[in-house]
Amino acid sequence: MENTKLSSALFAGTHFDRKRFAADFARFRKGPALPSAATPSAPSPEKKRKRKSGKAKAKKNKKRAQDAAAAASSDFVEGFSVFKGLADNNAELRSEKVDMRKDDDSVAVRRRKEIEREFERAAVLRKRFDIHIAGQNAPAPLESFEELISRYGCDSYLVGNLSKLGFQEPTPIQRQAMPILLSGRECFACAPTGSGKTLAFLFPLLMKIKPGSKGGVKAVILCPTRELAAQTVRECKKLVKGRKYYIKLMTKELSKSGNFKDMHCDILVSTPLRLDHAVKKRDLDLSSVEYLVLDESDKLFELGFVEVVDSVVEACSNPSIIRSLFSATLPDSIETLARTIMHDAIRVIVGRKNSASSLIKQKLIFAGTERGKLLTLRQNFQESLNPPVLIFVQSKERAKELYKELAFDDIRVDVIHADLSEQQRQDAVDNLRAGKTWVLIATEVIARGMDFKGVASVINYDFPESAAAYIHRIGRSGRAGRSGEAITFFTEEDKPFLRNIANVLVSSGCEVPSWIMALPKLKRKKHRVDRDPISYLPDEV
Ligand SMILES: Nc1ncnc2c1ncn2[C@@H]1O[C@H](COP(=O)(O)OP(=O)(O)OP(=O)(O)O)[C@@H](O)[C@H]1O
Repeated sequence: MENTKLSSALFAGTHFDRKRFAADFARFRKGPALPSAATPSAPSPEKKRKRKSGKAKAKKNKKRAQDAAAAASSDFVEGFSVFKGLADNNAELRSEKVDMRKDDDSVAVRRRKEIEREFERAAVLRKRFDIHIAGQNAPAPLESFEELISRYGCDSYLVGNLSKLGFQEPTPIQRQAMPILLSGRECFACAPTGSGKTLAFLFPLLMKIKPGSKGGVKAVILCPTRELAAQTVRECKKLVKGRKYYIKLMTKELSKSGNFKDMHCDILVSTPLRLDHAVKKRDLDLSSVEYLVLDESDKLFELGFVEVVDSVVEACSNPSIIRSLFSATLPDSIETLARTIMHDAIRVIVGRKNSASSLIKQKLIFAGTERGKLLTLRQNFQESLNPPVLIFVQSKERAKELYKELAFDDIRVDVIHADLSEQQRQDAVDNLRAGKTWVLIATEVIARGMDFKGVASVINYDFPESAAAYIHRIGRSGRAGRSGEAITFFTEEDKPFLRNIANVLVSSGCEVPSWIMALPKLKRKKHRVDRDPISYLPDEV
């Protein structure tokens, strides 16, 4: 250092005769020796031949260029710029450098072309799968699940489990969201209902987390309902069959009396309230969490949830945490809010933002009044009842009323709402899945995320309170590539909000009568109507 400063002061602005001062020059030289400037040696024909041979040549010369650059610091290091003139004294050295630069250039050009090709390949894949991204340097989408092994070093047993589960090809959201998370980037992901978002966020976690590692919870997945949390745990366990991951569901008991100090847990799935309770009252430490997923994120950012979610986000205090948000609907306002907690996140949208799955045939039916709705439903079931069917109503009271009515009709019907115990709710879900129940009457508790394979039909008995609620409700059918049907009853009271829902139908290619499209747009996002009772049957029926 001292030498450098000293020499730069000494030689500044001086013409340096490299031959004459060869001995002094050697004293200041730091890197490995170059062929001596005083006695330059011409490159041998053998060396020249080697330099011409393809890739090896480029590599070798690149290395030589680097070595030479280091060695001939006299030419490039500040303070020794005076040596630049010396190159003129050494034509061979100069031509060698030109050669190297050419090679360097061709390496750079090749690299640039490679990058351009990768870029094009990514763009073609995104176009083909209707993937839209926003954000810097998004990694290319996957062409196949095998790329998880070749590009990201995934254990082949995990990919093997995918094929055992019958997953041959990644869905569009999986193609793009998985590489984003695997590259350590945060993401907002918005893709239609039933399009495989669960696997898109679970798989990268499973790849990144060492199973059974000590040192606290490694990943937290927040879901808005217990049913969805339980379903996510089940899906996760299926994916890791054959390996000992600790995957835990935050049950009521665990939240209230868990011994979190001694708990082995790689992945914890919970609703926000239970997790927050465990953090605040049972000292659950979330500071080692590396991945935080907010599933059905727009719901989690709604009033009533957002403060608790905020508190959980704060408890996950690891500075290098990777957060991701997944939903079929992502309103701009929620995205803006969520961005405040994300770092350089990439946004991925599959298809059109906030739209329904195109696999669902949607219909709007005018039923006039509450009595008219019950008549239409009965008529519908008399004509054809193609189970399993889900019927959504707006409150638990109405769910109970409709249950009483349909139980009369010799239909295998069940009901699910927030007044039931955890076990009763789980049984209702399991019975529909097992085919024991044909018709399940539900409130919003199962409107989001629940995966019922083969739900043939969703009936919105009560008009949904928002376009997002509509998209999630009808998304219980038409999942994983299957077709489905959605029927929505409306009455006079629902007419002002009809246009908002009709827009969703139109954007997914369904027909809507022109008079509905001529209705004025409603600015209000929510629609809640006080309705006449469904049933006048006494309680004991
Ligand atoms: N690559 C795949 N190939 C075939 N089926 C898949 C694939 N990935 C997921 N699935 C199946 O698709 C169904 C829907 O997946 P998932 O529940 O993750 O949808 P989602 O996008 O989260 O829907 P929602 O918005 O309603 O929560 C599941 O039954 C799942 O097993």
